[in-house]
Amino acid sequence: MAQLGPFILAVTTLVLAYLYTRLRYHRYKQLAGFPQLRPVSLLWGDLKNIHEYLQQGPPQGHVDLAFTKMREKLGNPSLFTIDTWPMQYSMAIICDHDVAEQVSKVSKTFHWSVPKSPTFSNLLALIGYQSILINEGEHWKALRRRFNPGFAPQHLLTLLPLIVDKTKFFIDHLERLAKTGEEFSLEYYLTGLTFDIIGAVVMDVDFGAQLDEKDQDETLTLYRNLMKTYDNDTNRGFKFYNPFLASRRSKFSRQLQEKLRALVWEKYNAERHEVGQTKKKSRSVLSLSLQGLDKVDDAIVEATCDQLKTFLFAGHDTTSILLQWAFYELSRTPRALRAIRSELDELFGTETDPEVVRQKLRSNGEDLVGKMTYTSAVIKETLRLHPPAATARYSKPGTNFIVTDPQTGRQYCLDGMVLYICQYIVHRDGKVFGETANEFFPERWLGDTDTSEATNSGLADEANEKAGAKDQDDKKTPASAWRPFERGPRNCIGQELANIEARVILACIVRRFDFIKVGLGELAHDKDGKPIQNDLGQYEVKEKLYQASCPFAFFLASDFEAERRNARQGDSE
Ligand code: HEM
Repeated sequence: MAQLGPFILAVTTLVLAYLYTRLRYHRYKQLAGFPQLRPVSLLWGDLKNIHEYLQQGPPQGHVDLAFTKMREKLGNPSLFTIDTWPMQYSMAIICDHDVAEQVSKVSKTFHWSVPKSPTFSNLLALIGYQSILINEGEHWKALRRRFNPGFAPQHLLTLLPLIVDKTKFFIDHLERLAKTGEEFSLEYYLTGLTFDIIGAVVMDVDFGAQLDEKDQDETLTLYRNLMKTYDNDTNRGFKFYNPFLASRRSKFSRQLQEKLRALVWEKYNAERHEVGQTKKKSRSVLSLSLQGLDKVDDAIVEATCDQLKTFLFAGHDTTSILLQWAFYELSRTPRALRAIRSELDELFGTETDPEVVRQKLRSNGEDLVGKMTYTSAVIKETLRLHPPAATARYSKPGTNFIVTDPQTGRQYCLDGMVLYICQYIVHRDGKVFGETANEFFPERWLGDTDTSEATNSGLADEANEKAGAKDQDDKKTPASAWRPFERGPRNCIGQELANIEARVILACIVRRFDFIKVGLGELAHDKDGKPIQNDLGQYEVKEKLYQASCPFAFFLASDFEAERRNARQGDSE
């Protein structure tokens, strides 16, 4: 026994020496060629640096704001690294649209662009292992093919009456609030509206999300309960395992799954009885999941539930955030408000009664929506300044995934790092957007309001290349510099729906109501009580409104690929 002491000591010394050498190598050799803040602490890596930049504020600001400052400190490189290993994967923060494009496009190594990052694992309770958002390869491709018809532009136009009808509830709420003059949370009402739309599009269900809570659909209540367990998860620090939260999350996740399971079976049985009938088939995500299947079993039902949860998750908050920012930016940019109102007057007539607008959209929506050029520019500019989502990718060690920095011509191997395309920085690049890069200036998009899926998937570029067309007309912003829906094959499947929703809602609302922001971001007034306008025609604010921390951006990672594989095996058994 006494001889064991020196042995244990020797082993411990060896292990510590190994860890020390590995850490030193990682900290000071592996990432040595990358732009990175210095000094990097041997023990903490960049954790202290991140903490310091987050502390600089603003309070609860999105981590993108800290990344912007870090990049400035580094002289605005195309990308830089953050070393949080071994707490989390090291990260490459991608700040240039050209490098972002190299990550999101198809390559010889990655047929469907660089795979998604394992950091999505924290969302599993919300979206499930089989989710289209995190799956890869042929499995993902088959899902995308299945759901594409539900998001084809011609089909989406048939949803116009539905969107218009759901907007009626929102208008009624605003009418009531305008009468009483009370302060309210725009987020609350807009999210109700986007939930109502997504419920119908995803599973032909009326959530009643804009009714009193007691009258809302139970699926929605369960989903909201589950979402609430993420409320305190921010991207601003590391979270420690909280068994109470985990147990609550898993309880709500189970309850929701049970509810969705029943709904899927119900739909399946209903559609079986409709076989042979000439009734027009629904193109909801739920219907598309079941179409063409001879037999449905438990595994298929589970997989379908995961897609339903994913579409609910991806399709409500994003559009709501877009609209909140659009109303805010319009409220402080009188020039833009006048221009959008005048376009709507021309298209809908000067009668601003939302009922008239709704009727016109119901009867002639396709034509009208296509002509809303300035409105589209407002949407495009809002998404440029305030992108509500993002992507994180991961190339496994040993893959040899290399990008070229367009500024310096240097090549970087990005294996083993989480690649975060920081849209916030890419979209505010002065080299692309000039002196007004940080300003709300919809006019920059006039003549270039295209936000179509073909352009964002990169298919339009390919077609141009094949036709020998010149890549970009000199005056046009490069397509890859605007990427709120991300680009390449994994771009957002719901982008055309979001665009149509936003256009309809803006058309019904902007001429009828004036929004006044209270609290952070409210207008500054001169001594006569008038708002102060700056040189760019925007009202000055007392304190700048900023993007707050987003609960879904970064999380401690776990490798969920094995679990995903298991789930799929179960699927095929
Ligand atoms: C303004 C609104 C929206 C924005 C800014 C947005 C943004 C994005 C982004 C950036 C991605 C790529 C995520 C990644 O690479 O990890 C994405 C993917 C996705 N989005 Fe959206 N989205 C919006 C609305 C919607 C809507 C309305 C739906 C559903 C109806 C939706 C469904 C999806 C799905 C299912 C994916 C995964 C696609 C795939 O991997 O094939 N999104 N979205």
